Amino acid sequence: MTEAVTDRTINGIPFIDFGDFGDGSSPAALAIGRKFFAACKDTGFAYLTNTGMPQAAIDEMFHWSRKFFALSEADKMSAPRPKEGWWHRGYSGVGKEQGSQNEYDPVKLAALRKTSPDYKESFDLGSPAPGARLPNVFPPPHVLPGFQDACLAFFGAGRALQGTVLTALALGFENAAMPPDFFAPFHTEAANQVRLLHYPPAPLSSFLSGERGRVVAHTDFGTGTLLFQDPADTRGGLEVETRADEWVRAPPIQGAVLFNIGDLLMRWSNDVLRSTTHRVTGVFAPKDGAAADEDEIVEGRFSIPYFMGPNANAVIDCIEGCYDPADPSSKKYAPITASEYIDMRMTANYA
Ligand SMILES: O=C(O)CCC(=O)C(=O)O
Ligand SMILES: [Fe+2]
Repeated sequence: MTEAVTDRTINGIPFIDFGDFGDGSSPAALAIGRKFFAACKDTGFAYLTNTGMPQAAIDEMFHWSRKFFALSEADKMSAPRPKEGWWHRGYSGVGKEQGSQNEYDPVKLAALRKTSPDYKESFDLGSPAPGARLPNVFPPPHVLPGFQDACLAFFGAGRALQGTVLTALALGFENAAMPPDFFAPFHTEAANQVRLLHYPPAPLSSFLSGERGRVVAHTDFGTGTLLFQDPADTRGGLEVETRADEWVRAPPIQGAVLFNIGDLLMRWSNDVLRSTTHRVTGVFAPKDGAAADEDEIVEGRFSIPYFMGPNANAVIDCIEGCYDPADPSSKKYAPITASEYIDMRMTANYA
């Protein structure tokens, strides 16, 4: 590990090299934790390299994602997302708002443009443990043999990386009394969600006009997100809002996993850690500085966010060291269980 590698940034997003992290007990691991914590505090996003998660596992999941989304609509709908808004499992088709493409009333169009319907389809899965809060919804095995096993293997690989990331964060905390395994007991249920995302190709003009969008500006809800971007994707689409309210690109980087802090960890840390706003766009700067070609078809995009969440009944109360014990009013938030918080956010989202 050299300073040159760990000091690398792209558009202000730092790279954190986990190559020397090991089991987290060495001075090198402590240094990595401190750097990672600083990134999560300042930027809220970091590119993690040499994480120990095999690139082959990531490539394999993108391979299966491509296969799944290439299925017929009927086959994909053999694993339909349940109607309950909070049951994030199975397949969700390209936005229902598509019908409004044929809206010509200028007032309605203006309103629509503000909302930019998400032009994407997704497949969600979570813990396969018996009794998991949200049972998985997979297609029957004959529809895509091997898909379920591949998804669950990826779920497990991501969970291992989650362990490393949470240990690094605890090590880096400015509260020296925090044990390195502080977060572990809060995450025993693997209340995580893998989301295979596919943004289909579409004319650039439809993104420029606002008729189509990909993902509107948002923050993620949970502890944090590991975002796997497609190594074969040359254009990306993810943008991150800086402290100066500017949008910067967070392009796919071969061999790196993008991490970002979620709202629940921001609250848990009394706003010390930053849950940073981000979005996915289909509008790109023209290649080679050429004028925008509105007839151009923007290529499809695949990405895989891995949302990490605490156990449903975990009580999220301000982490020691993030407030002044002599001044109770310095604690900005009351204790809340993870499920109360997530349900509150979901309800707001669906209102
Ligand atoms: O597709 C991406 O790169 C990011 C998607 C995202 O931010 C999300 O699903 O929360
Ligand atoms: Fe997100």
